[in-house]
Amino acid sequence: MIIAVDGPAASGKGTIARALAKHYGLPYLDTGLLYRAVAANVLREGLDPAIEADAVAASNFDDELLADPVLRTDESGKTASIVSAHPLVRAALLQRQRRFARAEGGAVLDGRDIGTVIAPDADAKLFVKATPTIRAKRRHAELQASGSTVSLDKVLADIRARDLRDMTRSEAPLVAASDAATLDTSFLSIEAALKRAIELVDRQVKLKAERDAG
Ligand SMILES: Nc1ncnc2c1ncn2[C@@H]1O[C@H](COP(=O)(O)OP(=O)(O)O)[C@@H](O)[C@H]1O
Ligand SMILES: Nc1ccn([C@@H]2O[C@H](COP(=O)(O)OP(=O)(O)O)[C@@H](O)[C@H]2O)c(=O)n1
Repeated sequence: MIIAVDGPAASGKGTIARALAKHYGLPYLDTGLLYRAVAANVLREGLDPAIEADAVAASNFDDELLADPVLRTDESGKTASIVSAHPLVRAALLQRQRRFARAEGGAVLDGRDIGTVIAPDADAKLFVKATPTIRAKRRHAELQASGSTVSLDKVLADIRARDLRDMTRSEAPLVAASDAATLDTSFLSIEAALKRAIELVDRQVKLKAERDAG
């Protein structure tokens, strides 16, 4: 079973995708980390994230880098959304994600284009969202807990800028797949959001099984 979870920054998609993976006993891939890894390489090498050739040159990395805490910084997230707009960077990361999705037994992946590009044939698709202000508060709390002194206003401005960049790029923009179920976590606790996510996945899987049975 393949479960695709997409949505904007700090909507709660990672929390839900990780918990779904545990619930259904499936492996999990946070695809945002791949773009963050490219971003971290670009920043470390002093390259320009806006130049496609520079970003492509930074697209080769070992899985080890995915555990580096530098990937979690705001700077990496912002730079990730710049490098991810380049079609050749997306192409460089495509097979890695498809291989993971199609592994025996299935998988849960979260990102921006899982339901639309990486696994359009997924058995269940969720589009997780929340208001920009609520997402900024969540991300701000996370950054504060990791020692950052960035202001809430700055986090909100960054989130809005990132949403705009991710939604308006020509290649694989952030958009809900036409067959995705929307889950608004703005006023749901983590527990309530997960409960709802499981209901939505179970319903989609059941409907698909009925369709496949003819
Ligand atoms: N429904 C929720 N209510 C409150 N906080 C949440 C909820 N879902 C996620 N969070 C918190 O918000 C932050 C961002 O969540 P995360 O799942 O990492 O978002 P994303 O993967 O969409 O960027 C985390 O600190 C997480 O614990
Ligand atoms: N499947 C994906 C995942 C991430 N990304 C890009 O990578 C950036 C960082 O993604 P992320 O999922 O780590 O970010 P958060 O939602 O955790 O803040 C996003 O802003 C997107 O520009 C993408 O283009 N496609």
